[in-house]
Amino acid sequence: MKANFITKRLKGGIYAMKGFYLLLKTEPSIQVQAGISILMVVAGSYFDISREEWMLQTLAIGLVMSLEGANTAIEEIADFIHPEFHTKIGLIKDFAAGAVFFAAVAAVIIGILIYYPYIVNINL
Ligand SMILES: Nc1ncnc2c1ncn2[C@@H]1O[C@H](COP(=O)(O)OP(=O)(O)OP(=O)(O)O)[C@@H](O)[C@H]1O
Repeated sequence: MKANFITKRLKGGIYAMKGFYLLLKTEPSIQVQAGISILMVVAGSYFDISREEWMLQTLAIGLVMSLEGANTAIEEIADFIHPEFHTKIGLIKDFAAGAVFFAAVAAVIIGILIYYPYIVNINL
């Protein structure tokens, strides 16, 4: 019983890793977000941002990437259950994309709050 529980959780982890790999390999929107995330990590190292700033930046990256992944999954479901044009499918996809946009706006604000003081200091 206990071994069965652990095996199931381990399998779940493997499927999640597979999804993570497939998203990065096949989805242009995820690849773009991953590229931006790498640039942010480079910027963080360059400006030597604080521990708290790393935490916020990591949280923002994780939030945007995970919502982008969920948005991709919703688009796939929508296309699978109704491949033809339908206003409801359009609305569902727009809602899912809107959810990513909320997180992206928050991430941009966090980015400005973190990097603005460093960039201003460079120019002084
Ligand atoms: N089946 C559909 N019916 C109605 N509107 C749709 C449909 N598919 C897409 N749309 C509209 O187009 C927008 C973009 O759709 P979607 O995110 O699926 O991108 P795409 O144009 O299919 O390209 P990609 O698959 O590369 O993301 C949606 O937010 C929605 O407004």
